[in-house]
Amino acid sequence: MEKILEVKDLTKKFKQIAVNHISFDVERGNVYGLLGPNGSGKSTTFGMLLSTINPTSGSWKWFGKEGTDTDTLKKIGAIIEQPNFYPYLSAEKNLKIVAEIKGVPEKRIDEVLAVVNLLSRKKDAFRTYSLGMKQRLAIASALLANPEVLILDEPTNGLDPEGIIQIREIISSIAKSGTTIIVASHLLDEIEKICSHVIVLKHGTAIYSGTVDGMSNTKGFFELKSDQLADLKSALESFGIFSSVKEKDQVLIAQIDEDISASELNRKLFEKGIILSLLQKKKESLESQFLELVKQTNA
Ligand SMILES: Nc1ncnc2c1ncn2[C@@H]1O[C@H](COP(=O)(O)OP(=O)(O)OP(=O)(O)O)[C@@H](O)[C@H]1O
Repeated sequence: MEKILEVKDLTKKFKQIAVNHISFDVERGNVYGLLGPNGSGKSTTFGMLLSTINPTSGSWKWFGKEGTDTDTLKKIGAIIEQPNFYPYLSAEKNLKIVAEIKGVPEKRIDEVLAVVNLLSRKKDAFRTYSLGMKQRLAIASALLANPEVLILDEPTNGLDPEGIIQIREIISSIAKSGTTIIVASHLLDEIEKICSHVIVLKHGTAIYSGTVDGMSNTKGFFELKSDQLADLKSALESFGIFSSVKEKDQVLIAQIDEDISASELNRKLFEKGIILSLLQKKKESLESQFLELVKQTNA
């Protein structure tokens, strides 16, 4: 897979360290999350990669080229701060101004408004827009020049649940069209729902970088229930594919050591004469994996 961004040992020191020797790669076509609590260095990282903040040390390459020059910036669509649209102008007129500045043909305006579901409201003044619509217009504006990468800093901040879902769906549809996306968020749930990869920042240090699925070594667990609970427990233990089998409130929790599908496990238990009333394969939420990681790093 083609690397479109390679970050090496990137560091920013204000009075104290804001970003501490972080390294990560971004491959084309994936959705990356920069996850960390407030003040963990997400915006500072974006600032350096977009050339608005001078790094203290470290380096990066966009599209194989050192640093961030104006040609590179043309390939990046970014929403770092609330963009300034003219309140009394319509969405369409606001985008016309941006299109002119960026040298983008006007026909592109309707295309990007369609992506963010604002086509039917394009004649309405920006000031009449809800916060979610304003944010969607900002995404449309960032998409105008057909960027190869879209960078979004906390895109759902302050939105209501419906607005959050709309932004998530839009991010997914943009990603499906092949645009690489890097999104910063302090919300674990957000990252889990939209990202394939994650870089977890804690006090400016990347404590994890990799796939969302790979964040934890655990292969997940099964929850199982049966009227024959004791038989079920001994059968599960006899298979030798679970690292532990524990009972909690009449439900058995079997931690998976060797991967097996739910249907295969059901078949194996049925062959032993055990009928299940519950069978569910689960993975710990990203939240518990995240907390586990933070705990390990503190240790
Ligand atoms: N211009 C600046 N001068 C001094 N310190 C700064 C400056 N910008 C950021 N910092 C500090 O750097 C650290 C990282 O801030 P940053 O804004 O990058 O974090 P963040 O993860 O984006 O958090 P948030 O979501 O709250 O913006 C914080 O301690 C912040 O106070």
